[in-house]
Amino acid sequence: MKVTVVGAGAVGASCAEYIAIKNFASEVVLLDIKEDFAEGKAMDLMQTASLNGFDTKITGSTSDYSKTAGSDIAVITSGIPRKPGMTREELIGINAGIVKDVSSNIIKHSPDVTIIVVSNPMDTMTYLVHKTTGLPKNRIIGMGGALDSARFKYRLAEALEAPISDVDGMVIGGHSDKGMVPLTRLATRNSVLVSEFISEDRLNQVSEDTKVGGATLTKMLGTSAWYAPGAAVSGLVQAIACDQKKIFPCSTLLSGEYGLDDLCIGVPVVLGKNGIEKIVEIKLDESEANKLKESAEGVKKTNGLLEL
Ligand SMILES: NC(=O)C1=CN([C@@H]2O[C@H](COP(=O)(O)OP(=O)(O)OC[C@H]3O[C@@H](n4cnc5c(N)ncnc54)[C@H](O)[C@@H]3O)[C@@H](O)[C@H]2O)C=CC1
Ligand SMILES: O=C([O-])CC(=O)C(=O)O
Repeated sequence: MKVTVVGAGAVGASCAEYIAIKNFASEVVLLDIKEDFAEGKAMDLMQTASLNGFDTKITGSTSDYSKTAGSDIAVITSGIPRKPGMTREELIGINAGIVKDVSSNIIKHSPDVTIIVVSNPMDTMTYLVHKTTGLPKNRIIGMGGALDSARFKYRLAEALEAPISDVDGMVIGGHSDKGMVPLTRLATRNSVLVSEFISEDRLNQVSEDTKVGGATLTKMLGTSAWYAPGAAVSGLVQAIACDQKKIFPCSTLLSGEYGLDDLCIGVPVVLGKNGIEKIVEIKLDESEANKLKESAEGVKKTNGLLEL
Protein backbone atom coordinates (compact mmCIF):
# COMPACT_ATOMS: atom_id res chain seq x y z
CA MET A 1 0.00 0.00 0.00
CA LYS A 2 1.61 3.23 -1.22
CA VAL A 3 0.29 6.54 0.08
CA THR A 4 1.29 9.96 -1.20
CA VAL A 5 0.79 13.06 0.93
CA VAL A 6 1.10 16.31 -1.01
CA GLY A 7 2.01 19.23 1.24
CA ALA A 8 4.57 18.38 3.93
CA GLY A 9 3.41 21.20 6.20
CA ALA A 10 1.68 20.90 9.55
CA VAL A 11 -1.25 18.70 8.47
CA GLY A 12 0.66 16.66 5.85
CA ALA A 13 3.47 15.75 8.24
CA SER A 14 1.06 14.94 11.07
CA CYS A 15 -0.95 12.74 8.73
CA ALA A 16 2.21 10.92 7.54
CA GLU A 17 3.26 10.41 11.15
CA TYR A 18 -0.08 8.87 12.19
CA ILE A 19 -0.16 6.63 9.11
CA ALA A 20 3.34 5.40 9.92
CA ILE A 21 2.63 4.82 13.60
CA LYS A 22 -0.44 2.73 12.69
CA ASN A 23 1.96 0.61 10.59
CA PHE A 24 -0.43 -0.54 7.83
CA ALA A 25 1.18 1.14 4.78
CA SER A 26 4.39 -0.07 3.17
CA GLU A 27 5.32 3.35 1.82
CA VAL A 28 4.46 7.01 2.36
CA VAL A 29 5.77 9.66 -0.05
CA LEU A 30 5.67 13.25 1.16
CA LEU A 31 5.83 15.87 -1.61
CA ASP A 32 6.16 19.65 -1.30
CA ILE A 33 7.23 22.55 -3.49
CA LYS A 34 9.63 23.93 -0.88
CA GLU A 35 13.12 22.68 -1.75
CA ASP A 36 14.24 19.81 0.51
CA PHE A 37 11.34 20.40 2.92
CA ALA A 38 9.51 17.10 2.32
CA GLU A 39 12.83 15.23 2.26
CA GLY A 40 13.71 16.78 5.63
CA LYS A 41 10.33 15.93 7.18
CA ALA A 42 10.60 12.38 5.82
CA MET A 43 14.09 11.94 7.29
CA ASP A 44 13.00 13.31 10.67
CA LEU A 45 9.98 10.99 10.70
CA MET A 46 12.10 7.98 9.66
CA GLN A 47 14.34 8.66 12.63
CA THR A 48 11.28 8.00 14.86
CA ALA A 49 10.76 4.53 13.29
CA SER A 50 12.93 2.59 15.73
CA LEU A 51 11.48 4.60 18.63
CA ASN A 52 7.84 4.21 17.59
CA GLY A 53 8.18 0.71 16.16
CA PHE A 54 6.98 1.07 12.58
CA ASP A 55 8.24 -0.33 9.29
CA THR A 56 6.54 2.11 6.91
CA LYS A 57 9.12 3.65 4.61
CA ILE A 58 8.70 7.44 4.40
CA THR A 59 10.44 9.35 1.62
CA GLY A 60 10.33 12.98 0.51
CA SER A 61 10.22 14.68 -2.87
CA THR A 62 10.50 18.28 -4.03
CA SER A 63 7.85 18.54 -6.78
CA ASP A 64 8.95 15.29 -8.47
CA TYR A 65 5.68 13.42 -9.04
CA SER A 66 7.44 10.44 -10.63
CA LYS A 67 8.29 9.46 -7.02
CA THR A 68 4.55 9.18 -6.31
CA ALA A 69 3.91 6.78 -9.22
CA GLY A 70 1.60 3.87 -8.46
CA SER A 71 0.12 5.39 -5.32
CA ASP A 72 -3.04 3.68 -4.08
CA ILE A 73 -4.11 6.72 -2.06
CA ALA A 74 -3.08 10.39 -2.32
CA VAL A 75 -3.87 13.03 0.28
CA ILE A 76 -3.92 16.70 -0.77
CA THR A 77 -2.92 19.04 2.06
CA SER A 78 -1.06 21.57 -0.10
CA GLY A 79 -2.18 25.17 0.16
CA ILE A 80 -2.37 27.95 2.68
CA PRO A 81 -4.04 27.66 6.08
CA ARG A 82 -6.18 30.46 7.51
CA LYS A 83 -5.03 33.02 10.04
CA PRO A 84 -7.09 34.17 13.03
CA GLY A 85 -10.21 36.06 11.95
CA MET A 86 -10.36 34.50 8.48
CA THR A 87 -12.92 32.03 7.15
CA ARG A 88 -11.91 28.88 5.27
CA GLU A 89 -13.74 30.25 2.21
CA GLU A 90 -11.28 33.15 1.98
CA LEU A 91 -8.53 30.65 1.04
CA ILE A 92 -10.15 29.77 -2.28
CA GLY A 93 -8.23 32.33 -4.37
CA ILE A 94 -4.85 30.71 -3.68
CA ASN A 95 -5.81 27.12 -2.89
CA ALA A 96 -7.97 26.44 -5.96
CA GLY A 97 -4.99 26.88 -8.31
CA ILE A 98 -2.78 24.70 -6.11
CA VAL A 99 -5.34 21.90 -5.75
CA LYS A 100 -6.09 21.88 -9.49
CA ASP A 101 -2.41 21.62 -10.37
CA VAL A 102 -1.62 19.02 -7.71
CA SER A 103 -4.57 16.74 -8.54
CA SER A 104 -3.65 16.74 -12.27
CA ASN A 105 -0.07 15.80 -11.40
CA ILE A 106 -1.17 13.02 -9.05
CA ILE A 107 -3.36 11.22 -11.59
CA LYS A 108 -0.74 11.52 -14.34
CA HIS A 109 1.43 9.13 -12.31
CA SER A 110 -1.26 7.18 -10.43
CA PRO A 111 -4.35 6.80 -12.65
CA ASP A 112 -6.01 4.33 -10.24
CA VAL A 113 -5.51 6.44 -7.14
CA THR A 114 -8.10 7.36 -4.51
CA ILE A 115 -7.75 11.04 -3.57
CA ILE A 116 -8.48 12.47 -0.13
CA VAL A 117 -8.86 16.25 -0.21
CA VAL A 118 -7.96 18.25 2.89
CA SER A 119 -7.06 21.74 1.61
CA ASN A 120 -9.67 24.40 2.36
CA PRO A 121 -12.33 25.36 1.55
CA MET A 122 -12.47 21.56 1.55
CA ASP A 123 -15.96 20.85 0.11
CA THR A 124 -15.31 23.19 -2.80
CA MET A 125 -11.79 21.81 -3.32
CA THR A 126 -13.27 18.28 -3.42
CA TYR A 127 -15.75 19.43 -6.08
CA LEU A 128 -12.84 21.00 -7.99
CA VAL A 129 -10.94 17.69 -7.95
CA HIS A 130 -14.01 16.03 -9.54
CA LYS A 131 -14.06 18.65 -12.26
CA THR A 132 -10.28 18.50 -12.79
CA THR A 133 -9.56 14.77 -12.75
CA GLY A 134 -12.73 13.03 -13.93
CA LEU A 135 -11.96 10.20 -11.48
CA PRO A 136 -14.99 8.10 -10.52
CA LYS A 137 -16.90 9.66 -7.63
CA ASN A 138 -16.14 6.84 -5.20
CA ARG A 139 -12.44 7.67 -5.49
CA ILE A 140 -12.63 11.35 -4.47
CA ILE A 141 -13.18 11.94 -0.77
CA GLY A 142 -13.18 15.18 1.20
CA MET A 143 -11.99 15.06 4.83
CA GLY A 144 -13.87 17.32 7.22
CA GLY A 145 -16.66 15.42 8.94
CA ALA A 146 -14.30 12.90 10.56
CA LEU A 147 -12.46 15.79 12.23
CA ASP A 148 -15.62 17.72 13.10
CA SER A 149 -17.12 14.57 14.63
CA ALA A 150 -13.99 14.02 16.74
CA ARG A 151 -14.32 17.60 18.00
CA PHE A 152 -18.04 17.02 18.65
CA LYS A 153 -17.19 13.96 20.76
CA TYR A 154 -14.58 15.96 22.66
CA ARG A 155 -17.14 18.66 23.46
CA LEU A 156 -19.83 16.09 24.33
CA ALA A 157 -17.50 14.27 26.72
CA GLU A 158 -16.64 17.60 28.34
CA ALA A 159 -20.33 18.47 28.84
CA LEU A 160 -21.22 14.96 30.05
CA GLU A 161 -18.14 14.72 32.26
CA ALA A 162 -17.66 11.33 30.62
CA PRO A 163 -14.70 9.59 28.99
CA ILE A 164 -14.54 10.26 25.24
CA SER A 165 -14.61 6.50 24.57
CA ASP A 166 -18.13 6.41 26.08
CA VAL A 167 -19.44 8.97 23.58
CA ASP A 168 -20.58 8.68 19.98
CA GLY A 169 -21.81 11.35 17.59
CA MET A 170 -21.54 12.64 14.07
CA VAL A 171 -21.32 15.97 12.25
CA ILE A 172 -22.62 16.25 8.69
CA GLY A 173 -22.87 19.21 6.29
CA GLY A 174 -20.26 21.59 4.95
CA HIS A 175 -16.87 21.91 6.66
CA SER A 176 -17.34 25.57 7.53
CA ASP A 177 -17.95 27.62 10.67
CA LYS A 178 -21.63 28.09 9.83
CA GLY A 179 -22.32 25.00 7.69
CA MET A 180 -21.61 22.13 10.10
CA VAL A 181 -24.62 20.18 11.33
CA PRO A 182 -23.77 18.33 14.57
CA LEU A 183 -26.44 15.65 15.00
CA THR A 184 -27.11 16.26 18.71
CA ARG A 185 -30.43 14.37 18.57
CA LEU A 186 -28.63 11.13 17.68
CA ALA A 187 -25.54 11.47 19.89
CA THR A 188 -25.17 8.81 22.55
CA ARG A 189 -23.31 7.96 25.74
CA ASN A 190 -22.87 4.20 25.75
CA SER A 191 -26.06 3.73 23.66
CA VAL A 192 -28.16 6.17 25.73
CA LEU A 193 -29.19 9.43 24.02
CA VAL A 194 -27.14 12.29 25.47
CA SER A 195 -30.35 14.32 25.93
CA GLU A 196 -31.04 11.95 28.87
CA PHE A 197 -28.03 13.44 30.67
CA ILE A 198 -27.73 17.11 29.70
CA SER A 199 -30.10 19.99 29.02
CA GLU A 200 -31.06 21.23 25.57
CA ASP A 201 -29.22 24.50 26.29
CA ARG A 202 -26.00 22.67 27.14
CA LEU A 203 -26.38 20.54 24.02
CA ASN A 204 -26.82 23.67 21.91
CA GLN A 205 -23.63 25.03 23.44
CA VAL A 206 -21.82 21.79 22.51
CA SER A 207 -23.09 22.21 18.97
CA GLU A 208 -21.92 25.84 18.71
CA ASP A 209 -18.49 25.02 20.19
CA THR A 210 -18.12 22.18 17.69
CA LYS A 211 -18.96 24.37 14.70
CA VAL A 212 -16.24 26.89 15.57
CA GLY A 213 -13.76 24.16 16.57
CA GLY A 214 -11.31 25.08 13.80
CA ALA A 215 -11.67 28.83 14.31
CA THR A 216 -11.13 28.49 18.08
CA LEU A 217 -7.83 26.66 17.56
CA THR A 218 -6.75 29.06 14.79
CA LYS A 219 -7.19 31.95 17.23
CA MET A 220 -5.16 30.12 19.90
CA LEU A 221 -2.38 28.85 17.60
CA GLY A 222 -2.09 31.69 15.06
CA THR A 223 -2.61 29.13 12.28
CA SER A 224 -5.03 26.23 11.94
CA ALA A 225 -4.81 22.90 13.76
CA TRP A 226 -2.87 19.82 12.64
CA TYR A 227 -2.87 16.97 15.17
CA ALA A 228 -6.58 16.11 14.99
CA PRO A 229 -6.72 16.85 11.23
CA GLY A 230 -3.74 14.52 10.66
CA ALA A 231 -5.29 11.80 12.82
CA ALA A 232 -8.64 12.14 11.04
CA VAL A 233 -7.00 11.76 7.62
CA SER A 234 -5.03 8.73 8.81
CA GLY A 235 -8.33 7.15 9.91
CA LEU A 236 -9.78 7.52 6.41
CA VAL A 237 -6.59 6.23 4.79
CA GLN A 238 -6.57 3.18 7.08
CA ALA A 239 -10.26 2.44 6.44
CA ILE A 240 -9.55 2.32 2.70
CA ALA A 241 -6.17 0.58 2.90
CA CYS A 242 -7.44 -2.10 5.28
CA ASP A 243 -10.90 -2.39 3.64
CA GLN A 244 -12.52 -1.71 7.01
CA LYS A 245 -16.03 -0.75 5.76
CA LYS A 246 -16.20 1.89 8.49
CA ILE A 247 -18.70 4.73 8.42
CA PHE A 248 -17.31 8.28 8.45
CA PRO A 249 -18.99 11.52 7.43
CA CYS A 250 -17.03 12.58 4.32
CA SER A 251 -17.51 15.13 1.60
CA THR A 252 -18.73 13.32 -1.48
CA LEU A 253 -20.41 14.21 -4.77
CA LEU A 254 -24.17 13.95 -4.29
CA SER A 255 -26.55 13.11 -7.11
CA GLY A 256 -29.95 13.29 -5.46
CA GLU A 257 -29.04 11.79 -2.06
CA TYR A 258 -30.45 13.90 0.76
CA GLY A 259 -32.33 15.83 -1.94
CA LEU A 260 -29.05 17.47 -3.03
CA ASP A 261 -27.33 17.48 -6.38
CA ASP A 262 -24.07 18.59 -8.05
CA LEU A 263 -22.04 19.47 -4.98
CA CYS A 264 -19.69 17.81 -2.51
CA ILE A 265 -20.78 17.97 1.12
CA GLY A 266 -20.35 15.89 4.26
CA VAL A 267 -22.68 12.90 4.68
CA PRO A 268 -22.07 9.46 6.19
CA VAL A 269 -20.34 7.03 3.85
CA VAL A 270 -18.92 3.51 4.10
CA LEU A 271 -15.17 3.49 3.39
CA GLY A 272 -13.46 0.37 2.06
CA LYS A 273 -10.98 -0.72 -0.59
CA ASN A 274 -13.09 0.94 -3.31
CA GLY A 275 -13.08 4.29 -1.53
CA ILE A 276 -16.64 5.44 -0.93
CA GLU A 277 -18.53 2.16 -1.18
CA LYS A 278 -21.92 3.50 -0.11
CA ILE A 279 -23.56 6.79 0.78
CA VAL A 280 -25.64 6.15 3.90
CA GLU A 281 -28.94 8.05 3.88
CA ILE A 282 -30.05 8.48 7.47
CA LYS A 283 -33.49 9.82 8.34
CA LEU A 284 -33.10 13.46 9.35
CA ASP A 285 -35.81 15.38 11.19
CA GLU A 286 -37.15 18.60 9.66
CA SER A 287 -34.77 20.90 11.50
CA GLU A 288 -31.69 18.81 10.58
CA ALA A 289 -32.80 18.54 6.94
CA ASN A 290 -33.29 22.33 6.78
CA LYS A 291 -29.85 22.93 8.29
CA LEU A 292 -28.26 20.58 5.75
CA LYS A 293 -30.09 22.36 2.92
CA GLU A 294 -28.87 25.74 4.17
CA SER A 295 -25.33 24.36 4.49
CA ALA A 296 -25.52 23.08 0.90
CA GLU A 297 -26.56 26.53 -0.29
CA GLY A 298 -23.42 27.95 1.35
CA VAL A 299 -21.18 25.34 -0.30
CA LYS A 300 -22.80 25.98 -3.71
CA LYS A 301 -22.16 29.71 -3.29
CA THR A 302 -18.46 29.01 -2.72
CA ASN A 303 -18.40 26.56 -5.66
CA GLY A 304 -19.72 29.42 -7.78
CA LEU A 305 -16.41 31.24 -7.22
CA LEU A 306 -14.47 28.48 -9.02
CA GLU A 307 -13.29 29.16 -12.55
CA LEU A 308 -14.28 25.86 -14.15
N1 LIG B 1 -10.22 19.66 5.81
C1 LIG B 1 -9.82 19.84 7.06
O1 LIG B 1 -10.43 19.35 8.00
C2 LIG B 1 -8.59 20.64 7.34
C3 LIG B 1 -8.02 21.39 6.34
N2 LIG B 1 -6.86 22.10 6.57
C4 LIG B 1 -6.30 22.79 5.42
O2 LIG B 1 -5.13 22.07 5.00
C5 LIG B 1 -4.25 22.95 4.31
C6 LIG B 1 -2.84 22.79 4.86
O3 LIG B 1 -2.75 23.26 6.18
P1 LIG B 1 -1.34 23.25 6.96
O4 LIG B 1 -0.68 21.93 6.76
O5 LIG B 1 -1.60 23.74 8.32
O6 LIG B 1 -0.53 24.34 6.12
P2 LIG B 1 1.07 24.48 5.98
O7 LIG B 1 1.34 25.83 5.47
O8 LIG B 1 1.73 24.04 7.25
O9 LIG B 1 1.42 23.40 4.87
C7 LIG B 1 1.02 23.52 3.54
C8 LIG B 1 2.17 23.01 2.66
O10 LIG B 1 1.72 23.00 1.31
C9 LIG B 1 2.88 23.27 0.52
N3 LIG B 1 2.48 23.65 -0.84
C10 LIG B 1 1.97 24.84 -1.27
N4 LIG B 1 1.74 24.79 -2.58
C11 LIG B 1 2.12 23.56 -3.01
C12 LIG B 1 2.12 22.90 -4.26
N5 LIG B 1 1.70 23.51 -5.37
N6 LIG B 1 2.57 21.64 -4.32
C13 LIG B 1 3.00 21.00 -3.21
N7 LIG B 1 3.03 21.57 -1.99
C14 LIG B 1 2.59 22.83 -1.89
C15 LIG B 1 3.59 24.37 1.28
O11 LIG B 1 4.94 24.51 0.87
C16 LIG B 1 3.42 23.90 2.72
O12 LIG B 1 4.54 23.14 3.15
C17 LIG B 1 -4.85 24.34 4.50
O13 LIG B 1 -5.56 24.73 3.34
C18 LIG B 1 -5.79 24.18 5.67
O14 LIG B 1 -6.83 25.13 5.67
C19 LIG B 1 -6.27 22.11 7.78
C20 LIG B 1 -6.82 21.40 8.83
C21 LIG B 1 -8.02 20.63 8.69
O1 LIG C 1 -9.93 25.71 10.79
C1 LIG C 1 -9.26 25.62 9.75
O2 LIG C 1 -9.09 26.54 8.94
C2 LIG C 1 -8.62 24.30 9.43
C3 LIG C 1 -9.68 23.29 9.47
O3 LIG C 1 -10.41 23.08 8.52
C4 LIG C 1 -10.00 22.71 10.78
O4 LIG C 1 -9.13 22.65 11.67
O5 LIG C 1 -11.15 22.33 10.94
